[in-house]
Amino acid sequence: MTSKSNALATLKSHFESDAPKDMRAAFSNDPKRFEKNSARFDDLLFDWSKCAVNDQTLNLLEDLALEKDVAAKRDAMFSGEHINTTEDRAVLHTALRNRTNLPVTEDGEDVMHGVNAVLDQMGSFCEGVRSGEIKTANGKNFTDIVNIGIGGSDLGPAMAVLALAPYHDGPRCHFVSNIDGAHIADTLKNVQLETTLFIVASKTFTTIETMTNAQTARQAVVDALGEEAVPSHFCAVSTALDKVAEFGIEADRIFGFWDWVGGRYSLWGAIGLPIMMAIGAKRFGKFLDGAHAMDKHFKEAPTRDNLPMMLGLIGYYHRAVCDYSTRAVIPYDQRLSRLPAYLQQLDMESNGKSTTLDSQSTSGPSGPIVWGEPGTNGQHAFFQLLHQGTDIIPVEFIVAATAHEKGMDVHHELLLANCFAQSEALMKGRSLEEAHKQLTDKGMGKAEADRLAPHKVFSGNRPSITLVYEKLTPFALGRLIALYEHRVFVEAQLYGINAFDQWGVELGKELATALLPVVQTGEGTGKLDSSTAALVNYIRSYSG
Ligand SMILES: O=P(O)(O)OC[C@H]1O[C@](O)(CO)[C@@H](O)[C@@H]1O
Repeated sequence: MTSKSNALATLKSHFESDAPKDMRAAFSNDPKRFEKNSARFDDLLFDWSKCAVNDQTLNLLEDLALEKDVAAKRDAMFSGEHINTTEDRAVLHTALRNRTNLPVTEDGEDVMHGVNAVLDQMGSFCEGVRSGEIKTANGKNFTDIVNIGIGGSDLGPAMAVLALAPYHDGPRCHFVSNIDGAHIADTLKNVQLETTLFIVASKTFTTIETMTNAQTARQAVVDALGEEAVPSHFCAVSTALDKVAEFGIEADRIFGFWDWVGGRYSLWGAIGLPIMMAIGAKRFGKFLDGAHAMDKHFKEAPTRDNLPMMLGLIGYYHRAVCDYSTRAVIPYDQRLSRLPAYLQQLDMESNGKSTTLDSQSTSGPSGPIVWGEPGTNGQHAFFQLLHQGTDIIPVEFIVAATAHEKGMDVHHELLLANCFAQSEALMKGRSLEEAHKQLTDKGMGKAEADRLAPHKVFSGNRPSITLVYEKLTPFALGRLIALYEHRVFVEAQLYGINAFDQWGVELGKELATALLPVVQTGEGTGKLDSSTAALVNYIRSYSG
């Protein structure tokens, strides 16, 4: 094993000298390259063979994982240790999907009693609403659900409800997050208040966006249906049960969770209420089963076969060793179109840090910028830069082997062909000679081919990984999200940071609170920097 201080340096010099430079050659020299550089967990295949790694790279990465004690830290997380050291909290979102029901203890107490009680409460409520047993204030069935939340109280459920559209047989679901009044106003225009249930989702129940939108929705209900309709049309999800009660929501309509569930890891419990409303309690159970299966795999599989470990190690390699500052996540699945936004919070709010666990500055980079859009749409937008731009951006392709749509095979065949072709093109590229020959073969004169060919060169050797699963079922989605959660965890251990706090969101919130009266009255601009003062004065010149 590499000595402690040298692991990263060794990896860096390996990257410079011994790692594959020519991926076409790497494939043609080793017929087993795919077998050696891929892993499967049931129907979920992870192919990293198009990344510039070889056996030695993987050995060094495995050494690094050992050196950083990733396995021990993983076990500490699952066993309820307070690994979120800056907030002195356990990190137990995995207990929300602990389908074995074996005890999970946090500070000596088995959390599974509470977890199961909330899950049962969610099940009864959702099935009541879905069946029509639970009625509106006027005795009608609910047709629409509006989830009011932001960040982790919005992105996960919104992403999952869209992803699982083929299983959606409950009320229509809408999501309001932005403080911009346009969001709630446009949503309220699209629903009948008389048959709409609002879910106010906020871990802290203090988030200004959510509280403001909730008050606006409440007022709309009061105006349309009367104060007495509020208890029938509102429910809440929070860890701050006292604050929810102050808002006027009935105790049996409050769904709790705990401070050991981070906001961006919370869709497995009460924050998942809209998902359960949409697809029902049974299928929500399958979603949890999928995540639980990934938890078990993460805990038990040896590193080389362990999908979260390998995804984390490859991700770290690209960021910290190769110095690629972003990664693109491209689901070839329209229903996963909110996955990149969801992963942005999961990954960047977790690993976008520059202070280590022992309160020192990180010595190198930490988490990358995560971005993406679904394929094939992205191909007609930013793929130009992925193929020929000056930055190398590792791409993560995500695709299902089979589609839900019947009688539309050609769509899925084209989707798959495009997905695989993109990773092939990124890896293979096209040399100057090949570009030149293509042009002259078409009858172009040499001088014109000399001029045009350089524009048609693709450097190739651009890394991508591909994740393929049979079909986007609730189980497969749960498993995929848990894979990404654990990948973020693995990378955090390699960077030596705490993935579970988010102090970086605080300063902007504090300054917004201080600026609100200045924006409202125009008084106090003298204490601001000249840019902020001028911006305030400018907008005030337009207000009545
Ligand atoms: O659920 P809450 O407490 O309203 O917080 C919403 C989001 O705000 C954040 O705290 C960031 O501002 C996220 O971590 C969280 O998911």
